[in-house]
Amino acid sequence: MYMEFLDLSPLKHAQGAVVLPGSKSISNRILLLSALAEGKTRINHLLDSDDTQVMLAALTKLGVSVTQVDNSRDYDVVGVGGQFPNAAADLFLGNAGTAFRSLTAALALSHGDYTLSGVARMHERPIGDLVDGLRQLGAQIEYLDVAGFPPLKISPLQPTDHAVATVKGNVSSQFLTGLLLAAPMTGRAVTIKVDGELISKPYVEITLNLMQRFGVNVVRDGWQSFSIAAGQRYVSPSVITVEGDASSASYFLAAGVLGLGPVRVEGVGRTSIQGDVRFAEALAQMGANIVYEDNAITASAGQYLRGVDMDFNHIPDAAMTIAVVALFAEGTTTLRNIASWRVKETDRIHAMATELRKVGAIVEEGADYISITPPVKLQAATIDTYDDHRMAMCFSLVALGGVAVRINDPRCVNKTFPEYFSAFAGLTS
Ligand SMILES: O=C(O)C1=C[C@@H](OP(=O)(O)O)[C@@H](O)[C@H](O)C1
Ligand SMILES: C=C(OP(=O)(O)O)C(=O)O
Repeated sequence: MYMEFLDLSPLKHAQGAVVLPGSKSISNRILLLSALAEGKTRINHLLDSDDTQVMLAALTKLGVSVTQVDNSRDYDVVGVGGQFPNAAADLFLGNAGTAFRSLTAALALSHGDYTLSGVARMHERPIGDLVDGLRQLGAQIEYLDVAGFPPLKISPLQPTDHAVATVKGNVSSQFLTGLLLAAPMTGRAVTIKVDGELISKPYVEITLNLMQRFGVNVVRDGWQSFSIAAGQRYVSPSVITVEGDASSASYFLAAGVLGLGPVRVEGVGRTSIQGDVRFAEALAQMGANIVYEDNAITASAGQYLRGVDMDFNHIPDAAMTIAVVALFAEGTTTLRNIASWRVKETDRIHAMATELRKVGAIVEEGADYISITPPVKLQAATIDTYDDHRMAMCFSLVALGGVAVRINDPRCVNKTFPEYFSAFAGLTS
């Protein structure tokens, strides 16, 4: 098979400013909330990428009116005020976890017949805990292939008297997010309980924050229990702006540190609702210089860069960037509590270990951790990207070590950041 590649020349410097594309997590949540709400919503600065395109296409197929404003990143969504107009549809959702999990929940708590499928990898990503939770509320869901995994067939909800659903939180927070987003569609009081430890908690904060912006209040007991009172409905806030993507910011902030800097990312800062802004704290702990503004962050090299041993459960996506920054730090860096990496776009612990070894690092991997000891001298390498946007974006940073890097299949960045490589080229020399 012919595979396209991108050659990055050895680089030394990164400096400048980037306006970040919209957040994937916020874009797909706001699209669904706007579709379900009463009233029309103008969404500003929506992300344009594979993951949002599959969500837009799915909503359109469900009968929601979505219009792009001129040629801008702004969209008008006419909310359906409850149920989707089209009571039957076959939806293809690529490899977008945020679209697949939230639409599964919303459609399972509605009254139509739907199928949901994705790319081959999506069919290897677990969804059983979400299906189990939804079934407790009366959802009719069948597995079309392997139990516990997509593709799925959904039939009309058969409401039960049971208003409590228990969901496991240790595989993906997107299951709890899906249940929360969809709960108001039942019109009834719903309590969602979390069984065991919840991972990736800040993503649930994004969910709760945006539900609130659309008028639905969730009463919570820590991370154990979430209750939505009967009769709450989503109401459009009229206009809402998507923040810049904090996970995408991580590559430029890292570049600012590895290439002296300063690099300023615009679109996320102190006031962000995304957990991944805390990537900057991890960088600071490694020795970087970080300056926060309300809606921007600037990173530059400090006096040293040293390895850290940290729990990264709260920022699993941006943590991948730390694994590559570790190549430039003194000593060993250990990323802990990242078992969810194994069920994302690829087995990210394995992929990361394999590719870091190609540039000379000594890497140890375990079920839920990775430990990286940098080489004395980085080696030029051809990097495989495993159809994982973050593998491609992360390994572009290796070029700042002054070595040539070939990135195989660079277009996998389209999942969340189609213009990544031109933005990176614009900052680096
Ligand atoms: O809810 C979200 O928007 C996301 C939650 C996280 O997934 P997990 O909860 O599966 O870790 C994250 O990795 C993903 O990119 C986006
Ligand atoms: C895990 C990711 O995506 P998804 O939304 O498909 O889970 C990611 O973007 O790193």
